[in-house]
Amino acid sequence: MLELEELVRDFGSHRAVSQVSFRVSGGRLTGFVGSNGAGKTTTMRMIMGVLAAHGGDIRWEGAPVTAADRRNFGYMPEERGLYPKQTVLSQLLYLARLRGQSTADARRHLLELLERLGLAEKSQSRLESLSLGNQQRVQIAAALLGSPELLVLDEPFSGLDPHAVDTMAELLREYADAGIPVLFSSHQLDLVERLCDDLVIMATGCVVAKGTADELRHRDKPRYQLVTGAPAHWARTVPGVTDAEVLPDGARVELAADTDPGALLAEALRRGAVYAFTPLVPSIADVYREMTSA
Ligand SMILES: Nc1ncnc2c1ncn2[C@@H]1O[C@H](COP(=O)(O)OP(=O)(O)OP(=O)(O)O)[C@@H](O)[C@H]1O
Repeated sequence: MLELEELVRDFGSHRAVSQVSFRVSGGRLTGFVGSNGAGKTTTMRMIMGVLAAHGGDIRWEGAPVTAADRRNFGYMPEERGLYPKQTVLSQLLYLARLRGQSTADARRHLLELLERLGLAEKSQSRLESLSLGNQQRVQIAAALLGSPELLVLDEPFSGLDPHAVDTMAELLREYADAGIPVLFSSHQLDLVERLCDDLVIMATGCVVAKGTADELRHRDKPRYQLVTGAPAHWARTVPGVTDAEVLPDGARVELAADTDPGALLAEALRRGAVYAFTPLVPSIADVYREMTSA
């Protein structure tokens, strides 16, 4: 497990990361989201030791993270740093050997990985001749070299076509299912919602929400859509109702936390027909907008 505790990073007088704490647990995909400049890349760079932390702790498996630990972390940096003139296979083999793999092992694993990522036919192409999306796939392969014990991926899905997104999502799920903690940043909230076990939301250097997708969606007061066929002004008077938006065919109602919605439904039924009574669960995009709005 990777644990960040009260992590801080300043650039001059600007505090880019402020008291950031969260965990990335084994066997779980953790999505890292936040607006531009929120501090995600800076946090990931501190995890990888590319940037020094100005405060706080980073622990790996319960002990302060070391350079040796970090050599076993797979990292996809924001700045994509491969060599444009080299072929895909030769530079990935080179990187694999740097990570301590024998040439034969590395070649076998790489050919498998390139096949998975739809790059098998491009293995002898120079990186600069590939489309941006394919260059991105090579970067992903580079992060997955060896047997990483943790994956830290800065926007691995950006620039990928829908098929590549699906392949990448499957791959990350496989790594997580094998017990590897996976942290990735993304601005694609629908994807994050579909894929992630845990989420961390950052805004202006701080963590503003974290938890499972379900916890985040249900953290607010429960809301229900009531369809009765007529404006339900009466809903505002039911005990436990904290807000009601009256609609032509009913109302959208907010209840105080831990209120039994049965009282509202019973009152609706006492007054006449009820065509629908549905919980309104916010999407992760709704939660994100609420948490990151100034
Ligand atoms: N090397 C640097 N020197 C000065 N300021 C920096 C540096 N790196 C990052 N920052 C600042 O730190 C803040 C956090 O930036 P960071 O790149 O971590 O955000 P981010 O959440 O990854 O954003 P994005 O989603 O746009 O990639 C920003 O205000 C940025 O301008």
